[in-house]
Amino acid sequence: MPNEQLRRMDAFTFPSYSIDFATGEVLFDYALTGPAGEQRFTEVITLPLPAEPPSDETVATLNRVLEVLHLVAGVSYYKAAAPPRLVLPAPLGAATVDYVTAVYTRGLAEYAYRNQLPHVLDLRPEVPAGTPVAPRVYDDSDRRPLSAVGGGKDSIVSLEALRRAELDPVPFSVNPNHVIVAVNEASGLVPLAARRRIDPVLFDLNAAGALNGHIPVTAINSLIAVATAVLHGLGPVVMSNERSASDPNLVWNGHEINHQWSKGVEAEGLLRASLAEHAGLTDPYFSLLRSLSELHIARLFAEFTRYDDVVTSCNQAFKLRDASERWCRDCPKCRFVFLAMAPFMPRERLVGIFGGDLLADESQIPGYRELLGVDGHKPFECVGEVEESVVALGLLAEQDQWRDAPVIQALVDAVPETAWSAVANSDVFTPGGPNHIPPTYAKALATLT
Ligand SMILES: CC(=O)N[C@H]1[C@@H](OP(=O)(O)OP(=O)(O)OC[C@H]2O[C@@H](n3ccc(=O)[nH]c3=O)[C@H](O)[C@@H]2O)O[C@H](CO)[C@@H](O)[C@@H]1O[C@H](C)C(=O)N[C@@H](C)C(=O)N[C@@H](CCC(=O)O)C(=O)O
Ligand SMILES: Nc1ncnc2c1ncn2[C@@H]1O[C@H](COP(=O)(O)OP(=O)(O)OP(=O)(O)O)[C@@H](O)[C@H]1O
Repeated sequence: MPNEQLRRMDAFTFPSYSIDFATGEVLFDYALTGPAGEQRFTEVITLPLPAEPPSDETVATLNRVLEVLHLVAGVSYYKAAAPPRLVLPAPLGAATVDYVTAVYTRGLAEYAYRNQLPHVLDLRPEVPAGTPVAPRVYDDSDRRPLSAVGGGKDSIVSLEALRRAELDPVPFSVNPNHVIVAVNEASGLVPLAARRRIDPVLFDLNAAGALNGHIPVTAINSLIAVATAVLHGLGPVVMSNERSASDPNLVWNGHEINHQWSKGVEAEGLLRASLAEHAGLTDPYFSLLRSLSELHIARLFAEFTRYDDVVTSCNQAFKLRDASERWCRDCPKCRFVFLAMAPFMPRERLVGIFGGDLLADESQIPGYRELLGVDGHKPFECVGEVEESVVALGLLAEQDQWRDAPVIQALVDAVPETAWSAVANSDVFTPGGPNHIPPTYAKALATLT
């Protein structure tokens, strides 16, 4: 479909979805519609099947979760045209309308900002009149947790906290690549995996110049995880989203633009409310690391050496095409994680994990100046707050192993006096902020911190 036609689409709809219990395959259909015709898409998600066929009650709850996932996974296709109307397929309760609205507005905020599409931030879904049938209440909160694994340091810390507390976690990933497979192998735990296939038509449209940009991928992965937990009779989905994920990168037209919105505490609360209302699930989903800073998590990660040969936080390793093998060593996330881990481990170990020494490489200085708030705004990446970077730099400047590194010397001189005094009494190692961690799990975290 030519791009010009795509730009004239005026509505995004959700024609149907289906699940095949023989294969675990879920088909989600979407349509962009307008005066010049229709562009259809089908996303395929394959859930891992349990040994025993699910009961009718489980199927009913699973369908409720899939209804929400159908709506949320539509963001990838909506963004190809950003039409003014988002037309939902069935009546929904208020909490679920709130969640879906937030996913398409705050979740697409970076995309809206970069493409200069302010209407996306004010999008309001059209919801058919009526009241949805109340779901059966389904409480699995005392069962084994499903722990989402992304291959980086954060989910490793959660997995180890749950293991130490003898909560017997099941690692879970969507489309595990070789990094995630290797992390799971290093853990020695038996994982579950789901597959997700984006409609290849979207890639053709992108190649032809359709609107494109960042989407709230954690919202999609989270709901796939909840669906898997329900299907397997498991307990809560445990995420590893940190405190700083809730902080915006910048404010545009009065709206907060947060690259990590669907990792933030607002998204977590909205998703929990929607799952309670629409699927009857109590305590189905929370982030174990919500109260911790990235720097604190890096310090906890340093206690575990069994993942050194495999841990990879760099997003380049998770691209669908042309992915890097492990750390690319030249992006904001690599720079930040190197800086955050450096104070807490021997230099040789850190260089071994990354395959290079970023603080010995002067070409990294401009990128580090951004992280330290000396230039520009917080990069559109999963990186910690400026305060965390300044605290890490301060710790490194006091260590013999790092003090003379060329990047450290340049950065210590670049950070203004006001920034040093602002972090003098930093709370980066004090857990805080809102969270949804149930008491049993709070104890699990306490075993580490
Ligand atoms: C790996 C990565 O960072 N990808 C972002 C990148 O996409 P790129 O084209 O370089 O590579 P692919 O990921 O292979 O994507 C190919 C196209 O497919 C579209 N797409 C992908 C996944 C999806 O669920 N829906 C899609 O429509 C994508 O738009 C590409 O056209 O740049 C894109 C544009 O900015 C980003 O959207 C890609 O981000 C991925 C969705 C992704 O998985 N990113 C995570 C690593 C990520 O950014 N995580 C955030 C958490 C954000 C959140 O709120 O969930 C983080 O770590 O902070
Ligand atoms: N492919 C995936 N399947 C399931 N969950 C994922 C996947 N990728 C990331 N996640 C989860 O989404 C959340 C955000 O991912 P993120 O990449 O920030 O975390 P991470 O890989 O654990 O650590 P790091 O921040 O060091 O990369 C985490 O809870 C992570 O476990």
